[in-house]
Amino acid sequence: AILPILEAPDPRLRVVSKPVETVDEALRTLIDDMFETMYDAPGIGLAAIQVGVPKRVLVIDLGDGEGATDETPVRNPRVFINPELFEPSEEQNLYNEGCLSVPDQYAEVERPAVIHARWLDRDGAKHEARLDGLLATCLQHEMDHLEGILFIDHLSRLKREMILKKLDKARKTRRAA
Ligand SMILES: O=C(O)C[C@@H](Cc1ccccc1)C(=O)SCC(=O)c1ccccc1
Ligand SMILES: [Zn+2]
Repeated sequence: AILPILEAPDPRLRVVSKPVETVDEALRTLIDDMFETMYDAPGIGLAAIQVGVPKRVLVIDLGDGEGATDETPVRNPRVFINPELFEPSEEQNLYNEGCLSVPDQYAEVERPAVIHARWLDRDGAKHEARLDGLLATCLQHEMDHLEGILFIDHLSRLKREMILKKLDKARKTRRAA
């Protein structure tokens, strides 16, 4: 099912999500709904808290599947349950990030270029890898969501307040329509 995505400044986006206890059918249904919601948005990542579920699970699909090109992205769905990040590189990457909970607003965010990640997949199997590129950027953006952090929190107060004001204006015009 396509689920409603919470939008800033909704306080529910600010809670810290709790670890998943058991990887069961109910969780796999939530994961499938998260993918359907993300593809519909469209987006390249989604954390459960963004659809109102404070569980430490997130999905990513960079469209970089086997043989993908920019013209024809190929689905490459990735599931991260109870993800942990460590050993971030000194080297940083700058990326013009967006967020499905901060619609139509983009800003440059600096994050470590390479990170070490440990997580469970949709079958509960353990994985560990060093990740880089857009996957590292996206995973760190989603991990922030699990801590109740939005990408605008990494910006200057001025930029953050400008973006929140634009969101408020867009919401008012949407409601008026
Ligand atoms: O809010 C989210 O977590 C989704 C967000 C993920 C993300 C984007 C860019 C950098 C880091 C994390 C998005 O997917 S915003 C939409 C977006 O970037 C996009 C949409 C369609 C095609 C390609 C990208
Ligand atoms: Zn986001």
